[in-house]
Amino acid sequence: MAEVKICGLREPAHVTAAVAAGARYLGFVFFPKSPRAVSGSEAAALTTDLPVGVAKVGLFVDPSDALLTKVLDAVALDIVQLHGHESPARVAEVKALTGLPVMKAVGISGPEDLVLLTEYGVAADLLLVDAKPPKGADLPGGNGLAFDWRLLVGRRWLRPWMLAGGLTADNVAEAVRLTGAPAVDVSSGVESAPGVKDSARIGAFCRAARG
Ligand SMILES: O=C(O)c1ccccc1N[C@@H]1O[C@H](COP(=O)(O)O)[C@@H](O)[C@H]1O
Repeated sequence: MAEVKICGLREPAHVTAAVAAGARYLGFVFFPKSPRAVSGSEAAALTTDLPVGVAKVGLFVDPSDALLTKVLDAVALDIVQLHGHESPARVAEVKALTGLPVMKAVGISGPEDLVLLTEYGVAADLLLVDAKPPKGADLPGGNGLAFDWRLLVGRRWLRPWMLAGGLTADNVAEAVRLTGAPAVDVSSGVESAPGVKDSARIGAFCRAARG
C-alpha cells in the first residue's frame, strides 16, 4: 500500500474525487507552460474545505522568490515541490524563504542518475523520483513517461520519497511492489486528455495504489 498524490488538479469535482478516494497529497501546478497550471487564488479556492491530513503541494519549476511569495500569499501550501534544475543550494534557499518542507524532483533515466538522490537528500525534506524528460520536451515532468523501476530495487535514501512518471491504475501496484515506494505521484495517468482530470481514473488509481 502506498500513499497517493494526485497532481495537476484544476476542478473542484476532481479535488473532491481525490479526497474521497483517499489521496493524502493534492498537487497544484504553478508553471505557466503546463496545461495544468493554476494561479495561487485558484488553488486557494479549490482547497478551502480540505479534511485534516490532506496536504496541499505546490509544484514549481525554477521559481523566482517573487513567484513563490506571490503564490504563498494567496494559498497556504503545505509542501513546495521543485521540478526544475534547482541546485541543492537553491533547495535550501527555498526552504528558508518559504518555511515549508521542500520535495525535490529528480529525473532518472539510468543508474548514473541515482547519485543525485543522495546529493539532494541532504537539502530536501522529500524526494520525488521521476522519469527524466525527453530532450527538448516542453515540460520537465507530467509527460506520462515511466523509467525502468528495477533501477530502484533495494535502494534507500536519506529522506522519505515518492515514485512518479507514467503511473496508471494498471501499473501502479507493480511499481510499488517492485520499488517499495511508500508514496506515488500521478498526473497524466488520471487524465482523459492533457490537463483534463477524470474522476473515475482518480478513484481507480487510488484503489490500485492503496491496495
Ligand atoms: O504535471 C505537470 O504539468 C508538470 C509540469 C512541470 C513539471 C512537472 C509536472 N508534473 C509532475 O510530473 C510527474 C509525472 O507526471 P506523469 O504522471 O508522468 O504525468 C509528477 O510528479 C507530476 O507531479
